[in-house]
Amino acid sequence: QSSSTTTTSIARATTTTTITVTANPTATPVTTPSATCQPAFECSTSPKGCLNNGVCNNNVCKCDPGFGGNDCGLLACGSSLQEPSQRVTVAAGSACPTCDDGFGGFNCNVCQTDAGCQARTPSRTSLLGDEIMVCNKKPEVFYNGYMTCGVFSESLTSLFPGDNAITLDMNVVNKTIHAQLWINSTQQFYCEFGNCTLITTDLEGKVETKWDCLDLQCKCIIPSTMCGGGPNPSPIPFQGLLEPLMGPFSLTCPHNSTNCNAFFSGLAGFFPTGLPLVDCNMGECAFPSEMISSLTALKSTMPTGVIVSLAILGALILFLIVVCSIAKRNQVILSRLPYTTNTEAASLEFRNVGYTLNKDGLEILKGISGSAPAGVVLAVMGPSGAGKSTLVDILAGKRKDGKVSGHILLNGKQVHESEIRRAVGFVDQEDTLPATQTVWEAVLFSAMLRLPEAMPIYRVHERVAEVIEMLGLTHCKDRQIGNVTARGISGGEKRRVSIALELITRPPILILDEPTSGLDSYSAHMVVQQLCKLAASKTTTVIMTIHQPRSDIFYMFDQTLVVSKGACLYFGPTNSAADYFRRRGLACPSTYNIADYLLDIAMDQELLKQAKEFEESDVEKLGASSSHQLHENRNVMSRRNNAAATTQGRTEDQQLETMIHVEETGSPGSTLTTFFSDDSMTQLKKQNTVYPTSFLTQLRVIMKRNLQILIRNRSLLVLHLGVALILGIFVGGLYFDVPMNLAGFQNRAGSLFFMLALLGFSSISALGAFTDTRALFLKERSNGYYPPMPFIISILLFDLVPLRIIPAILMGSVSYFMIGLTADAQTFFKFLLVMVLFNVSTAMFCLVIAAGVRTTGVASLASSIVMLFMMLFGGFLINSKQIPKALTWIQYLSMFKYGFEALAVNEVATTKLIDNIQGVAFNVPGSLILQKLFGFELASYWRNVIVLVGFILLFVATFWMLVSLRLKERK
Ligand SMILES: Nc1ncnc2c1ncn2[C@@H]1O[C@H](COP(=O)(O)OP(=O)(O)OP(=O)(O)O)[C@@H](O)[C@H]1O
Repeated sequence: QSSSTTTTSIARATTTTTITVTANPTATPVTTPSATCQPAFECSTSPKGCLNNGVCNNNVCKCDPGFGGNDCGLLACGSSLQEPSQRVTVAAGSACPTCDDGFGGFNCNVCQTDAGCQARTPSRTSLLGDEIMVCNKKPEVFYNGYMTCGVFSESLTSLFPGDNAITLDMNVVNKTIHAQLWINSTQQFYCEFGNCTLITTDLEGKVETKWDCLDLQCKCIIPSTMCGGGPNPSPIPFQGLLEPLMGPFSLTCPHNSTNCNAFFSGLAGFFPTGLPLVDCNMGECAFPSEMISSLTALKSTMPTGVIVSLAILGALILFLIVVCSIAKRNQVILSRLPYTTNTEAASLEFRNVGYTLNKDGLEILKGISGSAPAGVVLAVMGPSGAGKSTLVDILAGKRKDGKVSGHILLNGKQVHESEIRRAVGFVDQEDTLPATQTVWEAVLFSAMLRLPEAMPIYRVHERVAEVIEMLGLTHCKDRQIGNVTARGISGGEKRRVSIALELITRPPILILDEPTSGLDSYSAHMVVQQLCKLAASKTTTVIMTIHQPRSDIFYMFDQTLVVSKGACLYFGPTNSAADYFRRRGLACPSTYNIADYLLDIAMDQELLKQAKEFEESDVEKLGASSSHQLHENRNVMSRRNNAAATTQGRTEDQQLETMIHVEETGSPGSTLTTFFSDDSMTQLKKQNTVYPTSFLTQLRVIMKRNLQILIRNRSLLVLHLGVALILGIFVGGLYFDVPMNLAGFQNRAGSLFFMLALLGFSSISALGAFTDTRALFLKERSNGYYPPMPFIISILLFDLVPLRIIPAILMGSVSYFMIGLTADAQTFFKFLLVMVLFNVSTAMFCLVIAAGVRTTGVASLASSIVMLFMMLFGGFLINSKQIPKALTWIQYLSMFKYGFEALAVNEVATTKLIDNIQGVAFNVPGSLILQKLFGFELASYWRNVIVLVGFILLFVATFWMLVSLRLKERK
């Protein structure tokens, strides 16, 4: 049939029309009714089927534009926009005589002018409605492009002399290329390349479009010269070579030339560098809205974004290098700073200490005076609510909410609060300890941060062992401390660990609030005994509050201060207390423990009245009279310090003189002896620090603890990683392999937004992580372990890296490929970058809330509500252009908006959306939908990335400010 000069196509049904095709170039198509005696061509039963990739539909071949005849074996001229039934076909071996105006190419498919495209009704509509088609002459195809090229290959021409040409029909919708090879206008074979992707790249100004096709199927036209027919059949059996040929195949067309290159991997032996295609004539009628090059988006956004990001990164690295080198220098200086281990106890005197609450003006302490000379043990006793804790808080220099009055003298000197804090070790009433650390690790942590940097590590370990031994904790030193949820050491052991943490530094003054509460009487006795030994060794003065000591414990104290309703009931030597009250008619019954009796007096209105009445009428005024206290002090001083004073060459009288001197003038008695001499202290001040260890050491020690916590408290890590993996699989499964049609577009955008929502809400867990460490930080900061900075860095690293960054990467990687998002390394890594930045920014936001709001319930409610609002204004649930004017500003505060826009632009901007609505096909770039549907800007990827980085920096700075300025212990 193909070799005949006149061919008659016969319709199968009477209602259809057939085209009479003639080889005569001047012939016009003649449409005849179906009335012929020849049997109809039935493509399903014909061994040839439909040629040139025509599709057999109801036994009739549906041909590609450019082909016709009942088996699609003829050239159909006219134009690609012409109705197939109207196309003029010419016989095989002939070229198209003329094409429609504005079209050209071997089979008239290639548009040449815009007018050509506009001359006929387009076969599809523009989503914008009122657009007219133009002729795209660039090799980047947006819908369906056609190309005719010459084939320039010496090996081919030597075998098959003549004019070699190739026609190509490139379809983005079907991801296919249909190609035909012609020698001297006679078709040799045709191929279908499937599973193709089209990429346009700009490599240093060299723009080129490349088709990469995985599948390839070629068919010979029999008999053609190449496939063993015709007058000069090929000596090489090309049919056997061509038909089994497989992909991949690539077609590369630079934009600045008319030459392309076709590379068949299966023919690499023949054409190692590919088959050169020359004088290519490319054309495609398309709507301008379809012609948004994927390259344009990349080109206009990438360089600026990358440059800005690199500049920020560079500045950050430079800043870090400078900070690290300064920190290293400080570490070296501190590691050389001389220190002494012969610390000495200091005296603490307090005069008329009063405390009034700000809110209701309630007077909690009413001018209490007393003193704890160096090396004594002073017990502060009184009933519950008497004001003992308030008093010792003030003596320890703790920040108080109310108004504090009176004077505190350290070694006889009125000094700054910070100096008092330096001299005092404070053990709080409540044990705030790291639950997952062992006793040894907790004490070592305190030692590493609070002993001088220059102290060799073996000395630090010796000291830790010594203190643990001293407090009877050796048996449990390797056990985790535990908390309410995970049982660890006993309450009494915890109390002793709290004492050990302070004792490790051998402070000149150690103040303990209820050190024996929760201890059995034996342990209590042991602890007080150790504290008395410490005081006797003249290294530490001990002040402690105690509720109801056993009588043997009571008599271990050198001095006792009994507080009742915020006033001093008794202050003087412990031994004299019983005598003092006996003289006032309040003799302790013989069966009573004197400590219990003192509490009875302090609590019982009658007894209290009697004691006070007597006091007022008595010449030996007690309590309010500090000269009386000092008189009593003389006795205790002489008793406790006799031996020590003598060794120092000072007589008892000289000591008493000193006390009186202090009382009268308030001038210094002796200087404070801590680890550092005055010279070393000056050096420390020069380094702008009050801490004995450097920033780098603090950071290392805190990070080590956080790592231990993370490893031992695996559930949080496992939960985050597990949830990320499961959610990744869930999202991937839900949106599995989304197509590039309308529904696919919705799913693509939906999956991206849903992933952000998952990350955003999972970052609320940062609240809990911070709340857990908050109390510990408050205590450690207040006790001078470290400043806020190393704590902040460490919490950020240990929260952000394992709980935010890794899960985001995990979830993103799993779902990305399951959903079938753009399989391109650059797009994938840009997707991950946004996922990570978004998750870090939302987690940082939650950390800011956690640092700013004390109540966990309020913090989680605030975070959830803000997160919901951010989601609402994230660009998916409401079009950014449709937000009421008064509320538009809210979207700019939404991290969802920046994250979603960046992800959507990255994923959809370079893809094409191909679908049909009620039979009308359309092909729209994703970028257009992003603009029209979501109001997104195409060139916004890097801008959004920078905004997310900005959010992170802002939150880090706010977090730092809140932690530094607000998170201070207040009692
Ligand atoms: N910031 C404050 N706000 C309200 N009341 C306060 C505050 N500080 C102290 N108080 C009140 O002052 C009184 C003394 O409290 P403090 O804790 O010093 O007593 P305490 O003698 O140590 O008691 P306990 O032995 O039970 O610990 C209590 O009635 C307490 O409620």
